[in-house]
Amino acid sequence: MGPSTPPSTPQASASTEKKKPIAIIAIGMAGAGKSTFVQRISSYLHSQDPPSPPYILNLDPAVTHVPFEANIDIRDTVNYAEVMKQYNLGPNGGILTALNLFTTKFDQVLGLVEKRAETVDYVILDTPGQIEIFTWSASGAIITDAIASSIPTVVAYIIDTPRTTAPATFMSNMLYACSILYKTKLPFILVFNKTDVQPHSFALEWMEDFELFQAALASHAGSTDAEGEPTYMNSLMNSMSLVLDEFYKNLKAVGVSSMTGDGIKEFFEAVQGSRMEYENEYLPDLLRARAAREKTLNDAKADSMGRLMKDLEIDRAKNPAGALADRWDPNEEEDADDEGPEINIVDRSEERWPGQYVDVTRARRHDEEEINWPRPG
Ligand SMILES: Nc1nc2c(ncn2[C@@H]2O[C@H](COP(=O)(O)OP(=O)(O)OP(=O)(O)O)[C@@H](O)[C@H]2O)c(=O)[nH]1
Repeated sequence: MGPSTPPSTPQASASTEKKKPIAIIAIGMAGAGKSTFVQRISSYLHSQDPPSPPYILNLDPAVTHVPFEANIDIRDTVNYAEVMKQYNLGPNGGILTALNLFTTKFDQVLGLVEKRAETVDYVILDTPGQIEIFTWSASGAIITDAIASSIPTVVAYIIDTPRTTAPATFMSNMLYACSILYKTKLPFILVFNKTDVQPHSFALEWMEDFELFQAALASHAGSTDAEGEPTYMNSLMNSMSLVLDEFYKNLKAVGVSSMTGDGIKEFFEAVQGSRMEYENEYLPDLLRARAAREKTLNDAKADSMGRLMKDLEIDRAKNPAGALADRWDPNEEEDADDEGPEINIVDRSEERWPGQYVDVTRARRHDEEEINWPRPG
């Protein structure tokens, strides 16, 4: 358990042969510090020698201010307030629909990311404040899968350490992390944030020794009933701690302070360690799944084509005159005139104003580019 020894640091990676960049997806409960964390890791990368500016994607359509300079910002493509109005939705429905609409253009985003693959070491994704909008939506899964099948990807699960000191809250947070790990199957780093307020040593102890966690649980108020017997919840959590013990073995944990920058170096060491995990575990699984999917698809296609050809043969045998007029060739390539819609995704770093990165205080929506989003149904 705990961060493993890194194979290379950001500096070292620059000196070796150029590898694909690593994508870091920052996920966490509302207020855990995702945006502050993204800003901190971005400034850390900028301060390296040589500087290694990351490529940043902001996927939160409702955020009013982002403390970092996003290269691609969902707010440039989708007007969240307009989506709420047009679709008659509340705030969370509006965020989800905005993310869904953005996802329909994600092939363009991927194109832009792939264009930068040679020049950046890190691609960072900041996700919406409401965690479930990303982790339990089809769009979140599509975005995660699309990025992860293109470049090595790691999930950084940001935890609000001061708010996780109660054993029950800690366990809920770990169960949530566990569900994301098993859903994405990606290398996973638990980032205990805000260590300037609350050191994360208690969490590491609980993760390394479940008996310590059970002792903390027993001493916590409300763990026994009026007769002094353990409550149902207490027994349940005791059992869960045994289950989670297995889960902890599959991940790395680091403590950081996005405020002071403490622990950020260790975070990047864990990220580099995750590259190997991605290449040795996730990628082979992905390729196997992709090959199996292609085979199933090809088999189904061959089967349908076989049946179609059989039917055609019967038709032609029955009607030789009609067969003469039939010019359809099953082996002919289809016309490739179904190119996608016009480019609407904005890469801010490709805009004409000076400097590689845009000053977010001067960023503006591209209202003049009218996008007609499809309505559901
Ligand atoms: N003390 C301390 N405060 C932090 C740290 N990181 C973030 N914060 C504070 O936590 C609050 C939430 O931080 P954000 O970065 O907005 O959190 P978020 O997860 O992006 O928030 P939403 O997107 O709104 O869910 C802000 O007041 C930050 O200043 C940290 O390391 N230490």
